[in-house]
Amino acid sequence: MNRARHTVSVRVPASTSNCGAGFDSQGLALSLYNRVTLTRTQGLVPLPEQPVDESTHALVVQSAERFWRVAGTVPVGFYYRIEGEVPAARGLGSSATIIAGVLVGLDSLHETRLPRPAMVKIATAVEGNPENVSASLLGGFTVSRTDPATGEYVDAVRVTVPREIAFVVASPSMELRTVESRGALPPTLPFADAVKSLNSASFFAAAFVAGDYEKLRQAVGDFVHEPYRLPKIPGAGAAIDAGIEAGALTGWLSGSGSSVLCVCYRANAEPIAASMCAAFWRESMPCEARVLSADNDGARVERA
Ligand SMILES: Nc1ncnc2c1ncn2[C@@H]1O[C@H](COP(=O)(O)OP(=O)(O)OP(=O)(O)O)[C@@H](O)[C@H]1O
Ligand SMILES: N[C@@H](CCO)C(=O)O
Repeated sequence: MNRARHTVSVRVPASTSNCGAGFDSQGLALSLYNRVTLTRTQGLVPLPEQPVDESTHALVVQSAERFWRVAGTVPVGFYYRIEGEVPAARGLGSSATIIAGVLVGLDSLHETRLPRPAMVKIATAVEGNPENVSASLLGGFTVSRTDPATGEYVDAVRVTVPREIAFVVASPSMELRTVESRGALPPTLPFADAVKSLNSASFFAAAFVAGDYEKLRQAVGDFVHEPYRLPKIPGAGAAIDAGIEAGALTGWLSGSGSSVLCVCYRANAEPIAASMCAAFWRESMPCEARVLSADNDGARVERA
């Protein structure tokens, strides 16, 4: 770090995850970005440039400490700044953007050239699940494999998603932190629900990897997490239904919520966005809709 760079800025895409029934497995990077800027200091620890809450600081510190351990570099002090468009605690992988930004930023400052899969492994250990961090770091649609015994990231299959496919995200004003939303899930699932979800997740991944987007119309049906989470977000289930009614191919609860997302052909996106937001407003839930594309690049150093 002391040789070359002093400040580095990393642009990191948001992500949707689960994509229906692909719980803790499927992720997709979106054209909505946070920027994480690291500036080296003479000190020994990471310090925020602007006020951040304890959990954000803990994410940065954990990411940095794990990076230094894996990369075998000597820890150094740095200031960090987080800015951008990704709303926090809305199921769009905001925490993953921070983790990915710190890892890519330190990699650039230290000139370690750590391979992206190694970064996804570190980021999964910090985030707890792989699919947001793999989408943010690798770009595109990703299906991540974790070790069933340890939960450690093993690998991912990623595909590029064409621009003709749009992702309409409706984000209600309600914040939902992932730790709380995961706490609402049951400890066990009925066997039949697991079977139905497996069928849906497998079909969805196959259709997406094949680029057979028409088949998405029959693909999504989740029995693992949406039945427990959707009812707690007024208007969310209705917003997905409204998007599909307005012409979307399919839709799902984005990550752990509170945003919902519909997939559609770009030409149909605007009326779908309006219908989805109207469903939230009918439940007196303020809502912001965004028409996005897939980000196929993943986190990128902007200035170094
Ligand atoms: N712009 C930001 N600035 C500072 N901290 C942020 C920012 N965005 C997110 N965070 C941190 O990440 C936390 C939100 O992470 P959480 O995992 O609960 O939601 P998410 O990543 O947005 O959603 P999901 O994991 O369902 O996709 C916030 O409570 C905050 O600590
Ligand atoms: N798979 C995660 C995504 C949010 O980090 C969940 O649904 O809890």
